[in-house]
Amino acid sequence: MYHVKEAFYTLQGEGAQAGRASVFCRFTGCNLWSGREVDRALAKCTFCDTDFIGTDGINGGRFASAAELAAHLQALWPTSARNATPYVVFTGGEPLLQLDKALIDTLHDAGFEVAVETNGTLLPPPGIDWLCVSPKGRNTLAITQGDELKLVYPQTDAPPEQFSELAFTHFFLQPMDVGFLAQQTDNVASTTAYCMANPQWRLSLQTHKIAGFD
Ligand SMILES: C[S@@+](CC[C@H](N)C(=O)[O-])C[C@H]1O[C@@H](n2cnc3c(N)ncnc32)[C@H](O)[C@@H]1O
Ligand SMILES: Nc1nc2[nH]cc(C(=O)O)c2c(=O)[nH]1
Ligand code: SF4
Ligand SMILES: [Mg+2]
Repeated sequence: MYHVKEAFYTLQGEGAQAGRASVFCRFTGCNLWSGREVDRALAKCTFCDTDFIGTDGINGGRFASAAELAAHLQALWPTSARNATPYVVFTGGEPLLQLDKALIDTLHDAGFEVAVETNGTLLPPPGIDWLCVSPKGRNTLAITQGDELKLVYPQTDAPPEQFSELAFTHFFLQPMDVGFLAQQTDNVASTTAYCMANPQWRLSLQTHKIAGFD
């Protein structure tokens, strides 16, 4: 059984694929936080910007098989976009708690490319076309290679220098969103300064929040 918080058609807002039309599938649950505000301060990941509890979001639900969930996601790719390669982004919560080879294979059979946004603490199933790893504090990485490493910045326990030798194609720093403007301005400024001093790293802004498309 797959548990999905929400699923929707949008543009990828972040990283090297920013601007690309995508079906987002947000799985329920995470291994680094319960998702409850009362648990946030003591969680293994404390700055999450996402509600991933339950299956009550738009197009959310429980899906008994890979075929059922794949058909649900396929229906969100518009027929008007049939000349482009359909693209699905699995996120969460932590998608590697639920994403499996059967679901990836079924989506490939339907013509999709499959992308994943993960905290990197769990091993991925085979067949992922675009793997984005976003390390969290002291939590040990199980994945040390992939397409992009997208680090939320700044994190006291996870400085960029700790990841710069890993085998990723792209390295991004994404300013931490803490929900109030003055701090956001500071985080964007410090991230910009780090990228200018260390050009291996590029700035990733959360463009969906700026443009308001989800
Ligand atoms: C909500 S997470 C879900 C996927 C996975 N659990 C992970 O952490 O990568 C999706 C993306 O949002 C980023 N993110 C989460 N909270 C953020 C925040 N407060 N500011 C900026 N990016 C954030 C994560 O680092 C990750 O790249
Ligand atoms: N548009 C949009 N792009 C995103 N890229 C990563 C996201 C995520 O929450 O995983 C996200 C998201 O929530 N919305
Ligand atoms: S690991 Fe990802 S989903 Fe889990 S709490 Fe952190 S940012 Fe949120
Ligand atoms: Mg998000």
